[in-house]
Amino acid sequence: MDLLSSLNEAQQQAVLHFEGPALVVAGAGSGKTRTVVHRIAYLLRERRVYPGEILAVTFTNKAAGEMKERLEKMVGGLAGDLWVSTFHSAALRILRVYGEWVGLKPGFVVYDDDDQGTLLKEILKDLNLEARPGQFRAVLDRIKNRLGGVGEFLREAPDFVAGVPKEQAAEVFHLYQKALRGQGAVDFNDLLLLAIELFEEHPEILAKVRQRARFIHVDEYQDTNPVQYKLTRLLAGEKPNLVVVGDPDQSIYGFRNADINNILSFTKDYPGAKVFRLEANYRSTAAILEVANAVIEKNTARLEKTLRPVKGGGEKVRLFRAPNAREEAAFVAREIARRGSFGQIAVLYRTNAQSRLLEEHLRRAGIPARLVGAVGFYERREVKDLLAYARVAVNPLDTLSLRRIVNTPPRGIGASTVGKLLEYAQKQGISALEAFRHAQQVISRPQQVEAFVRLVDDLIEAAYDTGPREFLKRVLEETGYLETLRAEPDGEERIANVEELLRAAGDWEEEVGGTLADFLDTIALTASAEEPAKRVQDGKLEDPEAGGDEVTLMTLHNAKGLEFPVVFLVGVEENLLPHRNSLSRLEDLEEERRLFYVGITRAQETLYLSYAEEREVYGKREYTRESRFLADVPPELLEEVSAFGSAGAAVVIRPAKVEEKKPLGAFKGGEKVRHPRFGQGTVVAALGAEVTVHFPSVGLKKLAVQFAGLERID
Ligand SMILES: Nc1ncnc2c1ncn2[C@@H]1O[C@H](COP(=O)(O)OP(=O)(O)OP(=O)(O)O)[C@@H](O)[C@H]1O
Ligand SMILES: [Mg+2]
Repeated sequence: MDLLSSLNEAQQQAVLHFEGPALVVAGAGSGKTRTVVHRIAYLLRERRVYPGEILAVTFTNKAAGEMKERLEKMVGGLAGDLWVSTFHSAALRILRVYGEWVGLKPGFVVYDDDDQGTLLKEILKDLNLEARPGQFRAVLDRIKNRLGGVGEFLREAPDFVAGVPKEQAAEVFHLYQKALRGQGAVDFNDLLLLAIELFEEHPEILAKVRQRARFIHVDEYQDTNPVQYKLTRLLAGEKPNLVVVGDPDQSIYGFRNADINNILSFTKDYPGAKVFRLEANYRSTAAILEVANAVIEKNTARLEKTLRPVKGGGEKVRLFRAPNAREEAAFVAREIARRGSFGQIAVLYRTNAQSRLLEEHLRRAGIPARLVGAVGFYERREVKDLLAYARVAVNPLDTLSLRRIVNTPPRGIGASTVGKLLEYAQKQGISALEAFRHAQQVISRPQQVEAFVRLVDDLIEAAYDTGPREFLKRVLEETGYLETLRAEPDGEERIANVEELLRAAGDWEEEVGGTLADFLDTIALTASAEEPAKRVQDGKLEDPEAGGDEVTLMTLHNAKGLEFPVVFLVGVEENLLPHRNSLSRLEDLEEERRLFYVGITRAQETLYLSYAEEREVYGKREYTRESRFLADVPPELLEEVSAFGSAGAAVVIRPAKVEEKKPLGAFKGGEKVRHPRFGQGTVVAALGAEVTVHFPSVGLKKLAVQFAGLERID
């Protein structure tokens, strides 16, 4: 294939760009990712760049896999040595080689979200703070998604963060880090922070890694956070051959501290950077694109861009108003059944909780579907239990995992015994496993514990020379875990999951290969970044090869970068999209609008929007109304469909405009106002669509006048 002829003029320019920094900034579906792929192929084939000098960073492991696959098709064997990965995978790979330089033990494990939560809860329990794990979690995230660590946090943060006094937060942070390292573990954020530390303290190592990354590409650059920004900068070095691509209108990870300014100020950060703009959208029909453009135009904080459709015409975007969430799900299932070609269809939603009803209705209608996300496969109890055995075998310091398996399956080692042993470990300053070895000195009947230690020792030895599949089988044989599961009410499904894990391990050995420790790394990265898909029909892990004719269910966040011929975007209603937590701040609302834009622009041919007027939220029935974002869409672009789909009479009805509060006129400093949640306050500053109000209840808040629901008090 000629690498250039299948690209438009602007894309070609970007591909031909050779050395120095460059930015490709363009709207959805304009071929940014395609441009990156072609550029890499061009570097290899035409510029004779060595594949071992090219790094491409993508947002998810799935995207990395796809990119690599496409490149293999284009350049064959040359793709072998390419480094295509996410930021986290790249950092882990670096730390596996050089981790000791920043104090990591060779067999360190990566804790996923769930482990992180468990560890944190234990620490909070010791401090009698267990009532608020969520808040502390938020603070930890906040400290760890920034550079400058806890020092900067203490200097810069307000006195209370997420309702927690900052000194207390800092203390918990320290204890958490200590426990983590004590167990030979790192968490997800640590991967990036430690890679940065490594590079800053050991320039000679950075120099080595740079040779492996002479040409760097970053896709979805709009969603990089300061930590990723810094890592990119360090890797790019003094003479950056760095190409980043992105779309500020698709920045949807602000809640994880992604900073849109990274892309907006690229040309300032990298002087002399070339800028390429792509203006043709190849993905969606004109009808879909027009809706997308109408929506995103309403954001105030944005860079104007042109995006015109290559595909003319198309069917109107359909809108279904459901009386309740069940009807909505039933409608989706009916429409999908009518259409067929399930593999071409995606159902997208704002929150994971929405998937359950959809799954149920699809299952009833006999439609095969796979769910990406939700409680991921690797987070299931039985899967975690088995993996905990592997983790202890690879890293005997991992107390969290050790505690998980000590009495799973039950072997007569009670919580109080474990408690005594752990206390002993702490007093003696030894690891938990070491303490278990001294059981005789600590507890009166040590037989069970001793037998357990023998089992663990066997497994530690096995871990050296057994592949993951063999290892897991051995755990099952030696522990009798399957029999325990069989006795449980949902045992069958759990056993199926265990079997699926063995299958996954076998597949991994065939496709990737490596040690048990490598297998655990792969899982840790998949489990936290983007959970694997599970089949809705049988609750099994997706087999990527077989992923043929199934509907895909996923959150809007997970859908980034993807495309599908037919998209159902459900729950387009107030409190979901925009999400209830995003209503009071303009920035948050605009991020929600971008999320809606991302959803719309996933569709190639057909797009359905729907919402429900009634829905159960946390077990309570709630009434709601269509999303304010629907009012941004000119009515002639929508076609309302009846409960029985587009086969019924199609009438074009203007979506009722969101009832807005009477125009308030501009606020003035000093005015007294009332907010539905924060109560009374005083306007401190008013700038256009935004006001800053001081509330005695919560302090200063910046609010969007239009949406905050402020009332003047005379
Ligand atoms: N010049 C082109 N000719 C034909 N098809 C193209 C061209 N450029 C892009 N496409 C196709 O358009 C679709 C969108 O491309 P791509 O996914 O690269 O866009 P993107 O800008 O990365 O989108 P997003 O912002 O959603 O990540 C793909 O199917 C791609 O193959
Ligand atoms: Mg893309």
